[in-house]
Amino acid sequence: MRPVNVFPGTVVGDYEVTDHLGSGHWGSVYAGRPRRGAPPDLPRRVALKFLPAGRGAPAEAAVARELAFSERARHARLIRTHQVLREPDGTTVLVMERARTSLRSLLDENPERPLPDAARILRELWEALEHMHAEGWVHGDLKPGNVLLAEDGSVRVADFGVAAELEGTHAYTEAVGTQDYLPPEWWERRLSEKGVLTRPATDVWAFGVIAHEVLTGGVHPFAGAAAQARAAEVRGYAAGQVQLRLAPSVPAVWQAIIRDCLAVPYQERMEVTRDLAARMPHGGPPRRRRRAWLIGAAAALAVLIGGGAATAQRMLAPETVSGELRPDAAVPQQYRTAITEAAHSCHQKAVTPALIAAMLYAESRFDPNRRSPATDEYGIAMWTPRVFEHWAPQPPGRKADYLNPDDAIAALGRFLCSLVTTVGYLPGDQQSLIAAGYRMGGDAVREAKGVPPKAEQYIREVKAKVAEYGY
Ligand SMILES: Nc1ncnc2c1ncn2[C@@H]1O[C@H](COP(=O)(O)OP(=O)(O)OP(=O)(O)O)[C@@H](O)[C@H]1O
Repeated sequence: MRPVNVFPGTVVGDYEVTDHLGSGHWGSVYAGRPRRGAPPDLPRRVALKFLPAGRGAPAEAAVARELAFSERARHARLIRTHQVLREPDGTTVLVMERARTSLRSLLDENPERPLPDAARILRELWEALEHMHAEGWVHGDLKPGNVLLAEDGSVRVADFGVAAELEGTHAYTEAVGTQDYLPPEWWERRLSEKGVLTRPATDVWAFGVIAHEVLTGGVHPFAGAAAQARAAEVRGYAAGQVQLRLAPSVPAVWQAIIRDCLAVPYQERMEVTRDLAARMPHGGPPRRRRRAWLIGAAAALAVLIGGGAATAQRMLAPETVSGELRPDAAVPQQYRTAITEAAHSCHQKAVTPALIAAMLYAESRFDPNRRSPATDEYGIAMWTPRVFEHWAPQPPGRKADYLNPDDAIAALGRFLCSLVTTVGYLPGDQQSLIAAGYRMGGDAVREAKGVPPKAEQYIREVKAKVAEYGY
């Protein structure tokens, strides 16, 4: 689309146009400031988005959507529209808060390196999406160019030209989008008179792609020199012909999150990302570097002691990670001692504080009052009272109680410790096997000869938290 030309110095309402910031599908954006003589309480730094009239029905509809959403958008993570002006020639001008930069520019400036502050940026972006979805809207054109960063670096999602209001589970919008961020189902859509069907799952897919880019300095999760080739890979992946290969430098916890956002069936994508906010690591020292350091040190040590490839292999195995709780992990302070003691009282390497904490998260979100009478599970570790009796500790002078967090955590450690011998010999990762044994019972794991399919989602969550909580 041809940019809308507005000359510096042009006055619209109480504002004066300064520089051109960019042009998109539906209009052009300029920097602006209050004109001389304007009321003193106006925002000083604004962006003026010019949406011209008379460019045909799709453009009119886009302007209407952008307006409808902008007028209702009230959230710290969404770009704020201060005012909507209508010019005599029919042009609509949105007076918006002006951001400092966009994720697109940051990625271009930082090629092939994770963005500093990647975790925070992604958390804030997810917050914006969760809010939009909860309010009944789909963004529909999420991409780094539409993720802006305010003066203080915090995220502001912008550009609501394709935003659509949900009618139940889906919405209709314009058949425009940016190839690199479109989910596989988008390519199968047929245009109806209302437009193309879109869903919140479209934004979740785009988030997965953006997360990979932010954590790698712009590397798209699907290979291909051009957007068209990458889109073909996406379709191949959906058809089961292409495997998803994320950059190995992306930390494990993020790998799991990105995989879930890129789930092929859109229903599954929504289901597995329901608690994404809680799974996202909090800033802190970047894990990737810490792990790289650990692995590097292990490899160096292996070479020093002259053990050759086999030793290096062993040193690189998960055992090199102690599984102690990171001081900055989001594990409630009041349970840390009980968690650490429960793990240390078991001589099995697989039973680590990080695993116990991850399981408490997965079971109850650390909520000692969690109850599920339907499944007969209660408390922080969601014990079934009858089973708890078997593993309960014997605290002096009182009877152990499955609702008491200290008792529930100690019993969890004991049960896991025993599961190492009863299911830990099966092929697969020991921590996954014993966590599945706790959730489903040892028999179910032995019958399945591994993690039963029903426990897979649970295990994914536990593993993601183990990586996040532990050293
Ligand atoms: N509030 C704002 N503050 C600062 N820059 C902005 C603001 N809004 C938009 N921009 C910048 O202006 C440019 C054009 O934005 P616009 O929303 O019109 O289109 P786009 O997102 O680039 O493309 P499309 O609409 O085709 O998806 C982008 O580069 C964007 O980063």
